Amino acid sequence: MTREELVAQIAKKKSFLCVGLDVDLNKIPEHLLKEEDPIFAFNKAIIDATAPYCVAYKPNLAFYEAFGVKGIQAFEKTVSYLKENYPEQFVIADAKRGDIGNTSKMYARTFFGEYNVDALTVAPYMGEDSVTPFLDGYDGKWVILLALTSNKGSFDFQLTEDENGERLFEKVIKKSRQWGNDENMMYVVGATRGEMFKDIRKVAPNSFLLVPGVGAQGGSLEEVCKYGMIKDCGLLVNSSRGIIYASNGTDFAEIAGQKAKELQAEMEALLQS
Ligand SMILES: O=c1ccn([C@@H]2O[C@H](COP(=O)(O)O)[C@@H](O)[C@H]2O)c(=O)[nH]1
Repeated sequence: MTREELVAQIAKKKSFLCVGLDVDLNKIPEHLLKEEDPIFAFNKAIIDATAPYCVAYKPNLAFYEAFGVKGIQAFEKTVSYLKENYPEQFVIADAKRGDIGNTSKMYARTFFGEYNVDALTVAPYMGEDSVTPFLDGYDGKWVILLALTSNKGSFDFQLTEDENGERLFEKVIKKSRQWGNDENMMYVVGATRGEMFKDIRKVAPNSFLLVPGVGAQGGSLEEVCKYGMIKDCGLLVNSSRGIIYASNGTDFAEIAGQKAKELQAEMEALLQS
């Protein structure tokens, strides 16, 4: 999907919501455990209920790989279901991949060639040759590079400064802009430190940002928008647990739809202001 197409969806839906599909069999409603594929049954119901209010879905691979072959099959079925029924949705595989070039090439083939997702999260630690295989030859696909994550461990490396006062996340963004551009590379920036978006926008003024950390992690949507929103929005804000586990009764999908609708309404107001 091109940036233009993504921005058109945001304008049409008046939403920049990304619903995280982090399926935990210990948290899904009990009645679904009787299904042949409980993970897919859960995802299908959540997708059908939330699709009018969001522009993206983000299955995190950890929640699928944890169940071996069955989990991977559920992931594949979920992506295919989205592609067939909601082709306008931007599908992000949150897998945080990246390795030597030869190996990254195979990861790229897996996610873009086999699964056909629109975007993949990638760790920048191994540098240029670990990232460019995800960009070369994959038009319309996106790398979403980890920049400033939402967890407290982001202080350990990402927020450390060099002798000139430059922080590692700033270095990562500046350097990676030599490998990709605003049409094929986004950055992960956590919602948990909203005021940091000011600094992010100094080094990535026009980039799209994938923003996890609203909802269960307590990040402020308002602050993210105040400091991070740009002319064409430039934000995809993710919420996973806050939407998909809002109820674990038989009404789980309906309640997830309501939660997504509430976030969409907040986003609509923020887009207007
Ligand atoms: O900095 C990061 C990077 C990735 N994540 C992922 O996003 C979702 C957040 O889930 P919530 O339930 O809304 O907290 C999850 O898949 C994380 O692994 C992140 O939180 N922070």
